[in-house]
Amino acid sequence: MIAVYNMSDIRSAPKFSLQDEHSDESSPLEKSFQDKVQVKDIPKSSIQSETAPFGLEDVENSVENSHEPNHPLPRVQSPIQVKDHIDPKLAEDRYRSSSAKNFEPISIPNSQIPSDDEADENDHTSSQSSAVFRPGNSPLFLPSLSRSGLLSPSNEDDSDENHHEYKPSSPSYLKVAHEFPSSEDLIGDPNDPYRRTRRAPTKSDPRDIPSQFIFKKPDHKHHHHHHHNHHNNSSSSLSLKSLLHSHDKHDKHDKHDKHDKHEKHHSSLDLRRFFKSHQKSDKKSVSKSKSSSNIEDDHFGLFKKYGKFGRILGSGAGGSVRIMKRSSDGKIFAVKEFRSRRPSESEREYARKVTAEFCVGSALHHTNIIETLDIIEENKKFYEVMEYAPYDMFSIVMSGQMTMPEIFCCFKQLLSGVAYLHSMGLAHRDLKLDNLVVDENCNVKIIDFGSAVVFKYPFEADIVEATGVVGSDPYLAPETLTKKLYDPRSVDIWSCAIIFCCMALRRFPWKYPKLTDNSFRLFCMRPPTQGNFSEDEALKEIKESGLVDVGPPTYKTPDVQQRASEHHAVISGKEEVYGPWRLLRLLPRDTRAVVLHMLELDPIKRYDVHEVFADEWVASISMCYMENNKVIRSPTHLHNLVSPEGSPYPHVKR
Ligand SMILES: Nc1ncnc2c1ncn2[C@@H]1O[C@H](COP(=O)(O)OP(=O)(O)OP(=O)(O)O)[C@@H](O)[C@H]1O
Repeated sequence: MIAVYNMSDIRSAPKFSLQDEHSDESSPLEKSFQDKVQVKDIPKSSIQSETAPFGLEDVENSVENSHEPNHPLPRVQSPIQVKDHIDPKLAEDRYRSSSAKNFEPISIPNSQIPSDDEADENDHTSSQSSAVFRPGNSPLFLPSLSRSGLLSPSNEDDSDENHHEYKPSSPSYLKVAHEFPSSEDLIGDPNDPYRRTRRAPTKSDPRDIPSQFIFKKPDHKHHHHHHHNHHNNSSSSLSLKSLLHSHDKHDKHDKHDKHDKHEKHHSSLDLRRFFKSHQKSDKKSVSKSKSSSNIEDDHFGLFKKYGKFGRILGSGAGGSVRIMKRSSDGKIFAVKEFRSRRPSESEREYARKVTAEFCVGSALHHTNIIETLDIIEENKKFYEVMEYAPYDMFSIVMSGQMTMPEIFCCFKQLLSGVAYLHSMGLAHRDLKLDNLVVDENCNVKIIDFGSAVVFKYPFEADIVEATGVVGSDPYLAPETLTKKLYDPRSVDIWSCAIIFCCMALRRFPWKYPKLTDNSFRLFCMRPPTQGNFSEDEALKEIKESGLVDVGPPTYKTPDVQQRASEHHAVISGKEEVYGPWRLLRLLPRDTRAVVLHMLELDPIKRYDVHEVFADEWVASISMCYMENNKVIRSPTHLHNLVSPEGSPYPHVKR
């Protein structure tokens, strides 16, 4: 049975137009903001990737900037040299010999892309839609969004009329493709006898280790002192490579962790389940007076350096994150206290896991990735000090105030972060709204590298596949459930598309990527074409493809009576939409091609990040970005910055 949700709240949403927002007369707030930041006036037709604010220059800038004495963020000694990973010169050379330059305009077969006629056929609401697509505004919409994974058959909010501003202009993806050295571009010599795959496996039995390599374990006192005073080197005893080489093992635990999390949350399947419970956290922080003074006694070094702990920002499987205000200059940081060691874990194993998360974080320097500043070990607990971003994507989306150009900007910023991450040989694997925070300059930042994996080591040609069901149900790519080993990059791309759908629709497309999930099953099935349609056959086909998890046989094939039109069939008297069009019809027309390719069931055929950037619509998105420590604001939109519940940061529009 398909649940039907009342969409009246979407349809009665107040109308906004681009003129309202971008009339010549700026609001006082807008004016004062424009005074502060430089707004580059880019002609709309040429909003292209010439201004694409990522790539090598940006990597260089961010690395360079972070060395500047006046850089707002103190520089940490990173255990990885960024340049080890991205040597611009090398990357450029690699690029020249890579396939990136051979990008051709991507043409989507007509059979896969809904025609305009089809869109119009479903565009019952166009007369009510406005220049800016606003998917629901009433707070009443909140619960229906929280009913995850269910698309209403009546949701025919086709927003074709809504974004004529963003008709893609001439393709300039070549430059985009050029700007990112693919991690595959950084290939080593295929005949290198020392390649990972050719090396003998490392001996794991301690008895096999030659005596000259056996060192005395430092006593705890010494160890503590070491971390206390030289925290920047605190992870030096565990080299990043050795830490990250352990990712297979780490994954298994991850899987375990995440399974725990799944179990824990199974009772409610709404969007909120992936949201950190701030209310609960606030209660904790109310009773902080005693506990926090104890903490202060215990964590003298941390406090001396960074000041006092404030309220809890959120907590999850990995630990809890608190605000910390530096007494010297009032600067605010976010400090993650890692979960305590499990009885089943050895101290070394625990240290390895937390330091791996820190190492990944501290190796990354990009506008769209949270800056990790420090790790401090005190009283056997680890604290990761990060830059603080006061707004969060979940609250922003839930506020219902996002305009389409704003959503597009956030999506492209997310993709820029992911492109950078992938260019560094890392994949996140837990991309979701809850893991995106936003700073005062409207920069979207990816957080939480607790599930990240290295898929490529510098100068190694091979891709290291990942394992384990890691991530959050609605954002999971189907192959994580069907394949033991999968390419973690494809998983990130899938999650980005789900995030985009969540932003645009304010609901999940489905709860879980399994055939037992009604919405997902209908999305997966080949749509009816000319001739008869049999749901049984369509189901059989998708089951045989092995691409999706079939789940227990709880599903009873409904009685399919007749084919109504393309993509539609009448099931038990009710007209139903089959195939990807089910989801795509709800999205703005220009966005459909890339979303379709990002939600390709077969990870081999799914777009990679370069192909995503090569999409005409993605290339045409006008995005806010940083250049030489200055915000370059897109002239096409403002950002509604909404801070999480309980935060003293007010809601602002910039
Ligand atoms: N740098 C930051 N700035 C602002 N808020 C942050 C920051 N880092 C984390 N948070 C908040 O704290 C929450 C928990 O952080 P994080 O996701 O890193 O923890 P976790 O325990 O690993 O969570 P998960 O269960 O998702 O793995 C986030 O959802 C976010 O709301």
